[in-house]
Amino acid sequence: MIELDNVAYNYGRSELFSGLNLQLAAGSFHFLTGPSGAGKTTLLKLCYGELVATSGQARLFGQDARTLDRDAVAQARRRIGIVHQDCQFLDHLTLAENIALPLTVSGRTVSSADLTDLLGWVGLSQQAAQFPPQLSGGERQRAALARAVIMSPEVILADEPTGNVDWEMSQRLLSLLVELNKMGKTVLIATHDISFIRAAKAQVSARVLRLKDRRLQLAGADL
Ligand SMILES: Nc1ncnc2c1ncn2[C@@H]1O[C@H](COP(=O)(O)OP(=O)(O)OP(=O)(O)O)[C@@H](O)[C@H]1O
Repeated sequence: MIELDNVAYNYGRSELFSGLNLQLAAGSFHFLTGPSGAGKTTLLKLCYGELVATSGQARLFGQDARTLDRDAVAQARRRIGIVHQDCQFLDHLTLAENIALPLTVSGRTVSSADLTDLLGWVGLSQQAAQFPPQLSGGERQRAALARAVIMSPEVILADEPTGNVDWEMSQRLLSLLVELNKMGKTVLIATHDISFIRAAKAQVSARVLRLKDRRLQLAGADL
């Protein structure tokens, strides 16, 4: 699905990481962990074509990201659901409108039955008509997940999806992500939360990668 081959990335003249290899095979479940500032968000951006590697090759669905024009990147992105670290909602739209937005901007309509199902799946049926500032952190995170999956993507990339939520809510989000993986979706979650990773490993076969000292490594048995 998504492959990084000997990839390096620099912001300006400073090298963030190099020699990085990653294969997100269909149906796989990965965690990406590592210290703050190690480059987890940057790595996710390489995976969805928001950034292009300084050197090495990133392949999105078999295509070299360097060769993709804007339309081709947009097409690849339709196959990837992204849960952004800061959720990125439009505050003047209702929750239901925000969740439907990826479809509406691509000129498609969502049936109210599908939207109702999706809101029910993330436990937000009662909040459909509310505006993002009226929602709790956990509600926003679940809404971000619903928005990420509305296009039925093959790959879900989630950046700190449990950033602002308590343990119970993080477990609820985890079970949604595990459910998506059981439906065949490829999942990559960037997180600092080691207890979240440990809880997930009891439920799903996941590889844990650690980005540290500019390199990506398989995490130890403690994870
Ligand atoms: N657009 C940018 N221009 C310059 N430097 C940037 C830019 N975006 C990120 N950085 C720097 O690159 C480094 C890695 O950032 P990134 O957000 O990828 O790390 P992270 O591991 O996701 O961090 P966190 O866990 O705190 O979210 C940081 O030092 C950050 O300041």
